[in-house]
Amino acid sequence: MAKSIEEIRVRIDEVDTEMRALFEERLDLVYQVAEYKFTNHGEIFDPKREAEVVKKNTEKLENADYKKYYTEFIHAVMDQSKRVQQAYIDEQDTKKV
Ligand SMILES: O=C(O)C(=O)C[C@]1(C(=O)O)C=C[C@@H](O)C=C1
Repeated sequence: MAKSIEEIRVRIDEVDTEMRALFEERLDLVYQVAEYKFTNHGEIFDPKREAEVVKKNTEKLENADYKKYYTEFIHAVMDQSKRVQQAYIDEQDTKKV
């Protein structure tokens, strides 16, 4: 028998919980990248790296029909990553003045 919507939502909630924890971990790592870039005067936006991230992950998708959706998703994640890095760098610059 097909699952009820409640059962499906229970699993969606579990997936969201995992994704939230992974998102937080990713942003914690992105702060470390921001520290490195601030110290070494690196550019926040690294298009070559972004293209690699998209390529290697889309290639591994089990369902190729999801490629266009995943591509937008991972770009959105990296956009937030750039915002976090910019906020960190702005904060460091403010401290200098
Ligand atoms: O790897 C980097 O250099 C990062 O800044 C991290 C990250 C990402 O979120 O994966 C974010 C921005 C860059 O354009 C590329 C990748």
